[in-house]
Amino acid sequence: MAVDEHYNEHGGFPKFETAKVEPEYGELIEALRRVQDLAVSVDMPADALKAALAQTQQLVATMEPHVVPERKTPAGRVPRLPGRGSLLMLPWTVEKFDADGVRSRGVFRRFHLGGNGAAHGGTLPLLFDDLFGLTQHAYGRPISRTAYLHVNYRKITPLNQPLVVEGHVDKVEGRKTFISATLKNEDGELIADSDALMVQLLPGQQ
Ligand SMILES: CCCCCCCCCCCCCCCC(=O)SCCNC(=O)CCNC(=O)[C@H](O)C(C)(C)COP(=O)(O)OP(=O)(O)OC[C@H]1O[C@@H](n2cnc3c(N)ncnc32)[C@H](O)[C@@H]1OP(=O)(O)O
Repeated sequence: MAVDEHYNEHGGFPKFETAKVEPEYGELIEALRRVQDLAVSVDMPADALKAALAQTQQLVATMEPHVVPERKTPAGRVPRLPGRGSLLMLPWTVEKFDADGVRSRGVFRRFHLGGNGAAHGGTLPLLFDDLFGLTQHAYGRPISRTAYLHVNYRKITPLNQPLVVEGHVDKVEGRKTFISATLKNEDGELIADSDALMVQLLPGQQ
């Protein structure tokens, strides 16, 4: 594995550590994802709207006392969960994570709808950017920030169909890591591809 000798120099970035969570945590995140799907899908009559509002306000009141700083929440730090347990991330599951590359599988859901049955174009850079962060991490590069990310949209990205995204490091030049990835369907058809430059942070860089 290509572990960099400066691996521990993460600029001002925190070191990521896997979070331990209660068994219900994954179920909560999935229920919240379902709420997101519904929130962009429903057209409710007034009484259902009022009930949903009251229940949501109650949920907010339950959760609000437990807000913690960025590095303390398990969101994004539970690798076994879809999207690592972060609602921001696509609910995809990593199935390969090593220096050769990272592969992740999942679906775009109703929440990710752009128009006419296709995923919103902005959700693909999100998928690729997170994959690139993981890919350079798996390669043993110090944490870096995306300097650019280019996406080629080759085909419409369908909702609710299993897809696979795979990325690998193409080359490293000093602080620069060049990474590319493909998004395919289960028949191996190319839906999109992407390439990005990630630049290693200097000490103290945010
Ligand atoms: C425990 C459970 C599992 C968890 C496991 C998680 C692990 C997972 C890790 C997550 C990791 C997070 C990953 C965050 C990834 C983001 O999402 S970052 C968010 C989006 N990106 C940003 O906000 C970045 C904003 N930009 C910046 O901060 C700065 O521009 C940068 C990128 C740090 C570069 O600035 P700089 O340090 O001043 O670099 P600079 O000296 O200008 O350039 C260095 C080199 O890069 C080149 N370069 C810089 N920008 C560009 C560009 N746009 N185009 C071409 N070349 C460029 C320069 O030409 C230069 O090249 P050389 O002259 O050395 O050949």
